[in-house]
Amino acid sequence: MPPYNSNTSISYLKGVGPSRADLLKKELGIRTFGDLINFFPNRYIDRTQFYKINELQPNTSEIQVVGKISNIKTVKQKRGSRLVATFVDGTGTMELVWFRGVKWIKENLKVNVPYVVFGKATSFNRAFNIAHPEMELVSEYKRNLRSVMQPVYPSTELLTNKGVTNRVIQKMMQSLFEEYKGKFQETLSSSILKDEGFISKSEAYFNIHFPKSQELLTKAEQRLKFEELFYIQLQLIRKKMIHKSKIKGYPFEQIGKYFNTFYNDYLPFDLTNAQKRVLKEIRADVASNAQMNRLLQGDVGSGKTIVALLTMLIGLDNGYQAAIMAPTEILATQHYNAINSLLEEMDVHVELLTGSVKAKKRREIHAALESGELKILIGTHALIEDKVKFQNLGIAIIDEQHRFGVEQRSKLWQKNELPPHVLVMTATPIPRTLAMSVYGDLDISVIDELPPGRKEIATAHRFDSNRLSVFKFMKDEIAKGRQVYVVYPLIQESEKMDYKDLMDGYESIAREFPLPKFQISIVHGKMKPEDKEYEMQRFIKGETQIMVATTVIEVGVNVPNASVMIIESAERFGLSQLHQLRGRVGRGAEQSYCILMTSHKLSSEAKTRLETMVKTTDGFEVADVDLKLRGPGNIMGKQQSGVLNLKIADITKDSLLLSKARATAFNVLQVDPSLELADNLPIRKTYVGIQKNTAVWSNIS
Ligand SMILES: Nc1ncnc2c1ncn2[C@@H]1O[C@H](COP(=O)(O)OP(=O)(O)OP(=O)(O)O)[C@@H](O)[C@H]1O
Repeated sequence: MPPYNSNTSISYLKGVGPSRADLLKKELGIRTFGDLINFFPNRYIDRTQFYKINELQPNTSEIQVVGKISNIKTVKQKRGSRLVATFVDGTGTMELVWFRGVKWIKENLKVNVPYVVFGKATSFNRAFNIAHPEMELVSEYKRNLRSVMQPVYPSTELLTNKGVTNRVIQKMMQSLFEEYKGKFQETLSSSILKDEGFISKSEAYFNIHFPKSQELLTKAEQRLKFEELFYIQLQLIRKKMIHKSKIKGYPFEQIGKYFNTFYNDYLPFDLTNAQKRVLKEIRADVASNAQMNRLLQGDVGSGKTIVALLTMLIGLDNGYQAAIMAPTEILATQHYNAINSLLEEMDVHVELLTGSVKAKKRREIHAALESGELKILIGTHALIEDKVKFQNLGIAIIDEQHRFGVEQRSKLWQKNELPPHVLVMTATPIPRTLAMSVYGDLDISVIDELPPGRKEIATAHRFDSNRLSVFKFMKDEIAKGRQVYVVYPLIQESEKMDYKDLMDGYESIAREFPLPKFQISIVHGKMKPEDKEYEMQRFIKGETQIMVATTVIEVGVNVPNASVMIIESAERFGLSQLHQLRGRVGRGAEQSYCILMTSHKLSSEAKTRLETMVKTTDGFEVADVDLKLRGPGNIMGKQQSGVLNLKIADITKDSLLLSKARATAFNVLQVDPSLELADNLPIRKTYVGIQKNTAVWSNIS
């Protein structure tokens, strides 16, 4: 074999011919030695114990038996056939069964030769069988490198019929280790290894694939997880540093009349300490010569809007325009209304640009924007259309749940000499670990305090059968002058059914809350934007007491007098959605309520979601549970898979290691920001090598 190099094609490995190499590439993404060695087991099983067939109990699960095949037959089925082998060990008989790859397996099985058989035993009529067992000749079993804990590699079960069994992967690892043991390049500096007490790379690789003991396995895992997280953090922090030193931004040097007039004369309340702190962080950013790239996190209702407005006013004070881009038309409209009313007494031209703005108005907006007379533009994706050209966009606020692509964002400032400062606001808190991974290249500000006087929203779970008492509760609240939301799920695939649910619900509410005493608004996705807006406005103005809606109202709607949120079919919503919806109430000084309505049929995950909602109103706590339930990939969407597609670390479980990795990466970059100048540092070679070689690195660059 050639000398070890992580880029060497896997086809050079003993026992891997071109067709298997092809299969490994296609099915498991393994192309090179480096890919193979970094293909980690997802669990380990105890292979020290052997069973006799007559000892098997109906509840024994994974078992290992030594015996011989006495007979093999193919049994025809409705579709295809299955292979059944009779397996005997002197104490009894059991069956080994294959449903896939029958032909290949039949050709390769030997009768009357001792085998070690391993797999999940199931019992049927007191007879035991194993479907798709792992088979190994006893002679081979003895020869093979074996560890107490046998690794199980991901996805191999599905590839059995193609000849890539768990055992095959183990054998490939074995070849690699027999040939190259101890020759794997160290990729962490000796100082990190020493400071953290990590084992060497070679030792870690060996013990992850062939653990000598549980203790060494844990050490191997810690080291490899750390390394994976460390290089991602190194990359993210480095990106941030380069950004800061290279990407120039417009320096907002002064605070002038726009900011001061608003702050001193029209700010409707005192800022919370958290809002003040965040504003300071933003001011420091925009006053520097670098472009701001900041993420603003805050729980629902924590008052992000006012921070966004004050930031924009600093931009205006320095002679620039500002923009807010929101994910939905309703939200954009609401930002527009909120900002317009806050700026009512001031002479600032603000416009709203969404898909439904008429052509004539649109032309006017384009012209005012290019002349610079229009100062603040608020809108949806319509803002990034080519026709929209700012005279000098200085600050862009992006209100979103999921990150827009960089390309999309940069469309906003095509005409600018320099990129504007960017403040990304997230409507849902993101767990710290996730934020560190996904937004690790941004600066992060957190508003971790709610405005004073807010009462905790009382949350309850009720079954549909209790609807009458819920109606009674709604009536009592409405009698006190409050308003109520009733929200129905909307899932694209079953839109028709959801629509029917919404309409049925609306009718039963209309019957229970008749005109003229009660007025009801209804908002859903099938309505024209102007009708939606009309209905929203009626509710906002207090002309209607009940708002029946689909999740279009999910993000950002702000009606402080609404104090009751009823969520229908709550089991169908995700946690962050439930939390967002609940955040639509509790925005005034009144005691607010959220009632989660469900049927009796609940999955255990749905129960956990409901219990979490009832137990806490803290968005960060909710986000943590959500992350555990759904996993990071589902929360952040596909765009982020590069950073989240981890081979061994798990950001939901390894948060301590992640913090450690981030701190270490930060320290390294403080000493050696370019990672290249430091010829005298032992780590330099490693970094340079890593940048070129590892999968982790290429995944995220
Ligand atoms: N410091 C403050 N004191 C009192 N009220 C405040 C303060 N800051 C904001 N508010 C009010 O709190 C409510 C929520 O603020 P805002 O709409 O900005 O929240 P948000 O963080 O954008 O939340 P969401 O993501 O849910 O929209 C608004 O009615 C706003 O006027």
